[in-house]
Amino acid sequence: MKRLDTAQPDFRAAFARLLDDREGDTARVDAPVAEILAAVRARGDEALCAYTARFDRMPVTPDRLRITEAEIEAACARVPPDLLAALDVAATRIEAFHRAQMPADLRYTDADGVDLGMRWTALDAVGLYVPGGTAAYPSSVLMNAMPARVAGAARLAMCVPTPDGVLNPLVLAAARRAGVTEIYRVGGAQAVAAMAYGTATIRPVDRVVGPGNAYVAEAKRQVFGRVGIDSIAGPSEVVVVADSGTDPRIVALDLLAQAEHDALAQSILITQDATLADRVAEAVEAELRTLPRAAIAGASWGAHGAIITVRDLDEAASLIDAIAPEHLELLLADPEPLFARVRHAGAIFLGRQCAEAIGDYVGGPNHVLPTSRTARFASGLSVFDFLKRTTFIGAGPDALRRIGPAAVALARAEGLDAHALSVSARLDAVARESDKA
Ligand SMILES: NC(=O)c1ccc[n+]([C@@H]2O[C@H](COP(=O)([O-])OP(=O)(O)OC[C@H]3O[C@@H](n4cnc5c(N)ncnc54)[C@H](O)[C@@H]3O)[C@@H](O)[C@H]2O)c1
Ligand SMILES: N[C@H](CO)Cc1c[nH]c[nH+]1
Ligand SMILES: [Zn+2]
Repeated sequence: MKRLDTAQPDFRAAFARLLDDREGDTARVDAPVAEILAAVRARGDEALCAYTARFDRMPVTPDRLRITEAEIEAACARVPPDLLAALDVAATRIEAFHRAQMPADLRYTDADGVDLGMRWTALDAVGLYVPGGTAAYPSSVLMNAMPARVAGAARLAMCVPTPDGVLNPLVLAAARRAGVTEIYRVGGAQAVAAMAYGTATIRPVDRVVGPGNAYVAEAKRQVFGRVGIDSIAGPSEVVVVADSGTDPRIVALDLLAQAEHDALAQSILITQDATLADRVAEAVEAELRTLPRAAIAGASWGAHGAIITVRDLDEAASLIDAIAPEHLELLLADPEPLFARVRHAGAIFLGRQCAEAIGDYVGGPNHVLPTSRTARFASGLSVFDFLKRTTFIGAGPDALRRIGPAAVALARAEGLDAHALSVSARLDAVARESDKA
């Protein structure tokens, strides 16, 4: 963990190193991924089965790629009722928030008499990638599937690898709660290829979403254009801003909650209180002595964690905007003044009681959020990822007379004569009609 203070002479350089310290860790997998995509495109199910046997150590025939209704039912029956109830709380709240996001269509007639508008329609088919093994988060199944459902996507296909044939039953329970029943036991770049190009068993989709390892992320990059994709998820991040009234252990636990995701995760505390900074550093070490995932959390905190002491909230706000964190917690007596100033963050958690983990599971907004400073230009997953806009224009004779001549002039200036004629011929016809009348 690094200790920084905005008053130190080399602060800017130290802060820049902190922002960069996770770059360059991604393995180059573009060539093997291109080979897998080409093989699935050419050989379909046969290649899917071969890669599944090789990478997930699970021999499978094409007729067994899809997880059956009976298997889904059997898995759900193994989930304890209290967990099913918790899943239901989460799903209900996620659905309600995403329903509130749904945009309205637009239609009006402007001063020139032109009928104008914009209509939202859902994607036909969406592919949801769920990472396999112990990395699978049932909560992420809900976060990816619920907005697609709420947006009105007609078909939702899910791919999840089952290494050695094993799958967390709660993943299937989450899928069923989100209304996803088309589920395939296939993972990695081959799953992304199947969803993008289609095979005899898996029909192609229009957009592939969901997190995954470097192979999955690279496959999404390579199929982009053929299908849409969501953003490429990087390792998790949190910035916690705390004041002297905040319990140091609570701050430490929130920093570790992010650190335990991944050794590349980054947890940063910003505070004006140097004493709180010391106590939080001690509390993190104390918690690491008992935390089950201490190996991951300790590695993340040791290599990428930081505590930054600032003079005032102005400094805090400008550092936060420079970091553009995935998550921002304002553990302050009054979070509103800083909340009003910050512009770049994936999701903001207001007040000392609101743990980021509330947002991971049951808050309602999506936990699939922009990482690696992309919150400067990107947003978390939402219904907008599963909707597209179509604009429309209607112009009768009066409207054409008013705006048509400008179109003719611009078309001629661009040397596009058919464009110009397609409008001027209509203008001539309108003129003839009005002469007749
Ligand atoms: N941001 C989030 O919300 C979130 C949630 C869960 C997991 N994750 C991330 O997802 C990732 C999960 O990784 P994972 O590997 O456990 O599961 P995964 O499902 O992403 O990848 C497993 C697949 O990788 C492929 N693969 C493995 N080795 C390969 C090789 N040598 N060549 C070609 N393909 C190979 C296999 O096809 C295998 O099925 C982690 O990086 C984790 O941090 C992110
Ligand atoms: N914090 C993670 C990235 O936003 C999401 C998650 C899933 N489960 C627990 N946490
Ligand atoms: Zn989390």
